[in-house]
Amino acid sequence: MTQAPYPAARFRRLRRTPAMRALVRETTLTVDDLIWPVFVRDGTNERDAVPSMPGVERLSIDLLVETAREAADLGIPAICLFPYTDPSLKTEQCEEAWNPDNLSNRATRAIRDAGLDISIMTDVALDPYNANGHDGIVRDGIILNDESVDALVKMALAQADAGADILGPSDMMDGRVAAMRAALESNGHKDVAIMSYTAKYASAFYGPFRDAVGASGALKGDKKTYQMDFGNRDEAMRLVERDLMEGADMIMVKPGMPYLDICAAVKSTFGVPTFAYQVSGEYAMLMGAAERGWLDGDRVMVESLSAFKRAGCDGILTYFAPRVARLLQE
Ligand SMILES: NCc1[nH]cc(CCC(=O)O)c1CC(=O)O
Repeated sequence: MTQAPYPAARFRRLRRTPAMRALVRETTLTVDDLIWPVFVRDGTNERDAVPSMPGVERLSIDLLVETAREAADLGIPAICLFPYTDPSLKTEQCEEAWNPDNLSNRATRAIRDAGLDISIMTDVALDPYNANGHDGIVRDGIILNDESVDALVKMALAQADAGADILGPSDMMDGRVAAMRAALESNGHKDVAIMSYTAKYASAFYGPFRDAVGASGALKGDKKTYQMDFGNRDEAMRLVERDLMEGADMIMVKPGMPYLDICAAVKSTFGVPTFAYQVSGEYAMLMGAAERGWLDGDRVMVESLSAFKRAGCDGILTYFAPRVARLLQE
């Protein structure tokens, strides 16, 4: 970089007016960058608030379809479905996960049938269906990798059959992307995309989400034997390479804000479609402070989401999606 000394170089020249700043802005947040995670529940015309996530609701399928329509009208390119499963459907073998008529698959079909111009992403992990609350099958206190992968493949195929455009394996079992990709190829779903939760850290920022999907009570222990240690960065790079070699189309880093270094490294090292998940705890933290008047909610929303673009992300999963989409329209 070539740089004249002061006063030949005065950086403030290009910061003087809004127009001048817009002209030289290096990265921009747009509605095209957004994926909106939504929570689905049973019933008709039902909505309930998630207390630890102000402004977020679990919606029954009929209301979810209307919400998806609003999202499509706002230009949001994708929504990501998370089911709140009735506790009576949770078992140790997680059979409900690959039931073609489970809540998530019914919701996918309903949105598909509404003919909306929006992509549907689904979550591939066993935790909503697991009596133990874990993302994999548990035996004698151990989360079994290969047995879990077999279950995840069945789940992925059921989601693809229902009409999902993007599968998001969030389980962190080894070998799941390859197994899912092979199964999709040989079952008539060669165009279904995989956005792998590649660098998913064992994080305390998932707390409000576990409330939202009703998994907090069920979870026995923690997820540290499959989600990543938050001290690790080289491991994330190795996982990205592995998932790409196994057939992932897109890579995700999660959580988001505390892991921007990982986002930047993934993008600059691999140059592949890179996404971050601004998770429930990040949303709760910003919303909680904004509600108390300690932060300006709109401004921290835009600033925090813009940081992902600056770090090199192609998009962000965020509970702020509809709110920021509306703000960007103004
Ligand atoms: N498969 C579980 C899953 N999928 C998405 C999230 C977290 C999302 C959020 O916190 O917003 C989690 C929680 C977990 O791993 O315990």
